[in-house]
Amino acid sequence: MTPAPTTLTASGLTLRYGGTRALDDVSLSLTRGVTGLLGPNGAGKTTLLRVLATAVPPDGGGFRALGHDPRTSAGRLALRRELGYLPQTPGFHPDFTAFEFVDYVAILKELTDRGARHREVRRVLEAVDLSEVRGKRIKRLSGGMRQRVALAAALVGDPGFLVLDEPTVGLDPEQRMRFRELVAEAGEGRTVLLSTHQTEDVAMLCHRVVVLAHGRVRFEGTPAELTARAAGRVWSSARRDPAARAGWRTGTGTFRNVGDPPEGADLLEPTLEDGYLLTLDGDSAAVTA
Ligand SMILES: Nc1ncnc2c1ncn2[C@@H]1O[C@H](COP(=O)(O)OP(=O)(O)OP(=O)(O)O)[C@@H](O)[C@H]1O
Repeated sequence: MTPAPTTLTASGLTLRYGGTRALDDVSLSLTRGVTGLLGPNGAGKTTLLRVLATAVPPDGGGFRALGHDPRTSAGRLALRRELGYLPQTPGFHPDFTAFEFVDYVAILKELTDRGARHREVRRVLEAVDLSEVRGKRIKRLSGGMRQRVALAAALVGDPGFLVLDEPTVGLDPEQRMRFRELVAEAGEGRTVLLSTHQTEDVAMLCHRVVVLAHGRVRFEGTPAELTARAAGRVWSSARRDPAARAGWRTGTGTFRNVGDPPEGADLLEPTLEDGYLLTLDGDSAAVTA
């Protein structure tokens, strides 16, 4: 199989907030499909997404996306025209209806012809399954529906590059499943970068994953490769194993440990979460639920 063409290449991205290095020499590449961005709180995920969405310029380094270099004003404009961005806290006006909000975003995206714009708004609301509630005020919608309104807004104009910042936060399992399906659909033929705290989101819908910690890339590869990092390094024990890098009590009362197993340990099949925890190793507090 020929490798998918690269649609975004970032090199040496650096961004400081005062003394904090939110991004520290970040280099990565993306292809079409959904790439997951995992990392603990404060890892720099939102900062990276804001840089790639051209909301804030980096202090150092640069990137090209869909053939555009946002360091030039022409490149920035061209990229913004092909970009859909779902920020961590979408700035809804709660009194807007779903239709009015998406229409407003469509106006900002330069869809000036009213008829064509309204057709586009109906199309994206249909794509996220919200046609029936398009006349409802956003404040009356559930959290899952609001996230879908935000996704619809990001989809206006059929962007080639979609940046989604923790869109599954606060959704119940059913809403999360539905949202994942929509993101998977959106990832067909598009470059999607999805930041999330849920390793399950990555396992279920991403073809690539990037792990960020302390503003640095700790892993870039496929979910299977991240899982494989934990092969032979996950074991079960009756008590918390002090040798484990991380360990937590499972529903059956036994402990699941990751790290370097002792001789004769009862090894378990690794999951993507195990690989993720081992990749962070020391960058985040051990899980001790
Ligand atoms: N506007 C800001 N001013 C000062 N420091 C900031 C600002 N935004 C982010 N930071 C700091 O930069 C670092 C990276 O933050 P960022 O929000 O990008 O992380 P994150 O991975 O998205 O975290 P979370 O998962 O909690 O949303 C953190 O140390 C954060 O405190």
